[in-house]
Amino acid sequence: MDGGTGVSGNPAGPRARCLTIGSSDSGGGAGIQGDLKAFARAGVYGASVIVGVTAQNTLGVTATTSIGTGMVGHQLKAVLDDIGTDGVKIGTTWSAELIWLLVDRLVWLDEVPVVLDPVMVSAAGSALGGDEEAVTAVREGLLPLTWVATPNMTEARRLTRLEEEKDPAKLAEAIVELGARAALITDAFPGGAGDWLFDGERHHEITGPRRASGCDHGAGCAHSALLTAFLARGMPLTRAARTAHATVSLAIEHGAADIGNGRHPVELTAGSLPW
Ligand SMILES: Nc1ncnc2c1ncn2[C@@H]1O[C@H](COP(=O)(O)OP(=O)(O)OP(=O)(O)O)[C@@H](O)[C@H]1O
Ligand SMILES: Cc1ncc(CO)c(N)n1
Repeated sequence: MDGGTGVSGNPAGPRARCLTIGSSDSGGGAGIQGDLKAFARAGVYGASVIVGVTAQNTLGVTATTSIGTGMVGHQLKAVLDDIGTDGVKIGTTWSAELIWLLVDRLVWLDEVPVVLDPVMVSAAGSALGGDEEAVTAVREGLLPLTWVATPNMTEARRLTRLEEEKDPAKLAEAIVELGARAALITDAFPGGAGDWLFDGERHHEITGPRRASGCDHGAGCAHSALLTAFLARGMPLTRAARTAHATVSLAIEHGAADIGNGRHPVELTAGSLPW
């Protein structure tokens, strides 16, 4: 019973656990740090596997390094052997070698939602991985394991190699054709705000007001982490996608305008979540 909320997780039962696989943002707004804040806000336990480190603030990224695949493998084993997970979010995927390691490990997860937010550039425009070999590995290895891919329009064009495509519906269908169960294209409406969801059968437009607070650093990370947490808690996909957008939209509107001198971070404290 979900008490009419559409959420089947038992509030008195064991807490849902989510794992984020991504990179550190020293500024605390995006990446692993943003994901863990979003997990906490959504009421799930958060674990993390760090695959890279960025020197970053609200103005941009000044240096990056990736973590060796051996250490990534140790982290995955440590989390999965003991804590386990009810949802996985994948963010920055630096190299083909790292991606194939993730495929090798995640293929054994049984019926656990996997959300892929294929980060290639930050909100401030800095490059965060994603060379051609890595894009091929995402297409051939990760997308077939993915429940929901959440690229923005630019990332969707790169993933599908439909560089001129402007229609989010076509891009979403192409991503599902590549193997993902569903595609949720973020910020899909020029001039408006909202996302385009193709659930594998039907298209859904998720729209809302466009916020102009200047606080959107970490919006994409918060969005995909919330989506992962909602799915881990048993929320149906369309409702999870709508709730994630609405929550992030408020987090932009009521963002951390006092933090940093560039694109300020989102602040996930506003609004109420459905539990
Ligand atoms: N100005 C805005 N007003 C309202 N909602 C927004 C705005 N910008 C983005 N969003 C919403 O925020 C969520 C994240 O989308 P976005 O496209 O910013 O992710 P992204 O490009 O992956 O971000 P990032 O660069 O942080 O990874 C989506 O639900 C999107 O609709
Ligand atoms: C580490 C990291 N991951 C993801 C993003 C996406 O915004 C970012 N800016 N930094």
